[in-house]
Amino acid sequence: MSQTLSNIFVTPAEMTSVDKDAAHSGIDSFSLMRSAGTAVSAAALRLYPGALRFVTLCGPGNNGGDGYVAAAALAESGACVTVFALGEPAKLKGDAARARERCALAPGPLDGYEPQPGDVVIDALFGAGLAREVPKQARNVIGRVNASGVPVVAVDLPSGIDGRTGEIRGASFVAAHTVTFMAPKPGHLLMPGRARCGTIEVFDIGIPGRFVVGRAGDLHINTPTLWEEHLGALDPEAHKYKRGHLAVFCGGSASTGAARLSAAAGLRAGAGLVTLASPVEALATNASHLTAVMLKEIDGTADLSAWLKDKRLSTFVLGPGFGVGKTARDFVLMLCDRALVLDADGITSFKEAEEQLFDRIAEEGGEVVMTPHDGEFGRIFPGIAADTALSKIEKAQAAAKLSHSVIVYKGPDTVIAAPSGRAAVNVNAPPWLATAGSGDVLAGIIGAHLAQGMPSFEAAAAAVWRHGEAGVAAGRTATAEMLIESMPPL
Ligand SMILES: NC(=O)C1=CN([C@@H]2O[C@H](COP(=O)(O)OP(=O)(O)OC[C@H]3O[C@@H](n4cnc5c(N)ncnc54)[C@H](OP(=O)(O)O)[C@@H]3O)[C@@H](O)[C@H]2O)[C@@H](O)CC1
Ligand SMILES: [K+]
Repeated sequence: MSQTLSNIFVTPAEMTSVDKDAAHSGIDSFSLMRSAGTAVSAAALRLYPGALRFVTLCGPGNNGGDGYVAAAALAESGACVTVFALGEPAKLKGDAARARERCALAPGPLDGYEPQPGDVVIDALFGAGLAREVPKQARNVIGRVNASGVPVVAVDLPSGIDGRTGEIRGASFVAAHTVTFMAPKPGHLLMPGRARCGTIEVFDIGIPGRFVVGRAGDLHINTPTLWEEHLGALDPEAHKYKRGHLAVFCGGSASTGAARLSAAAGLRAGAGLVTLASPVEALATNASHLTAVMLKEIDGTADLSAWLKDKRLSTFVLGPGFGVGKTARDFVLMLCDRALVLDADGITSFKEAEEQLFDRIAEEGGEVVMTPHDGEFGRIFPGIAADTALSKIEKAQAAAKLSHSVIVYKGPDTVIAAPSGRAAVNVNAPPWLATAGSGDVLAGIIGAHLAQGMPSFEAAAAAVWRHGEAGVAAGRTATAEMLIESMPPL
């Protein structure tokens, strides 16, 4: 896929390199700051025409510099503007010092700001350069502003949000709107940062796109642009055998619903044939519930081994309602040469036996997609989960590399990562998607895409997106069955 600015995002470190490239090419960095600050003032004027006063809070770096530009532009528009500064404004350097000199408003000390009704805060304390927990003075003003409910327009990021991880460094503003520059950063997409940005505006301050694309890693927002070139595999006109055969494993008679949800989702998502592989004890229950999905008795490794002689059986889902234990491990280790979605109990079964699984995937070379939520991620990747320095994206990338599989690290900010380091963050999932059985449905959709021949990263990313769209279409009262019914065609 060709890289375009429309769906990539960059880390703060990559953005610093972009800035340097722009400077080396002769672009004047102060003109970039002027564009940035002017865009912020324009957004504030557009969003808050009735503001009684714009209060600009300026920090000690270039984020503060943007704030001084914005304050001057707001004052020029005739608005009432007050500036408060963190630290000694006389100590500002470079472009920020220049912006401060060109702003006729004298800043007061940050401590002096008490929010008033009618205020709109322009938050320019810290942006990409936040390097540690916010200082006490900033924490206090953040607390007062958040408690007052006055709207906040954040420059680049709500101050206190770590641009690399989305974590809150001590305290952060809760912005109504965030204006960032050239491309979003992980902090805009990962929770809890995402929930504190409000609406996000990505403003082009005039750095040529080639510099951004040139420094961008393989990080993407999960939109159809990322995978639509592989949709040819999902031709609804194709013969049912051509559209692939998906097999979903079912557990014991007490927990058959989860696997049936996966199977139904797989059929709806376009798999040509779907078979539920069931132990003897659950056959009768399953038979009484299934119509279009076929049923096959698989009661142990001997049955499975005989079935797998049919190499047309290419794609499997194992985990939903399967039960944790040796049977799951034995089955999974036999499936590592196929396309396999490993979910729920299938993942948990490898707690403290994960190396055996990862080695087998490496040896057999199958296309494995694992779909852990936080708890499951911690069970199978304990070392990575415990590393608090890593962002959710970095954790998913490390897990994909270690396990030789595609990782779908689920949550409100699901991350999809491949062993190559390619990663995508999903942004279309409504909060109510976290309903019982929702994960089973997702596993089935991924399985259907794999069965139809999509490569594993794209199959998973497209499934996560489609699952989110199904959630939006199903509405707030969505059940897992409604998600299946509401799933849009691709
Ligand atoms: N191309 C672009 O995108 C453009 C970006 N632009 C803008 O530049 C912004 C990035 O600027 P930046 O690098 O100067 O970082 P910024 O966020 O101002 O903070 C650094 C300052 O804060 C300090 N500091 C840090 N943490 C601290 C803490 N916890 N507690 C106390 N102090 C702390 C740190 O001090 P130090 O760590 O060095 O001691 C330093 O003084 C970016 O967000 C965007 O708004 C535009 O102007 C145009 C082009
Ligand atoms: K900020």
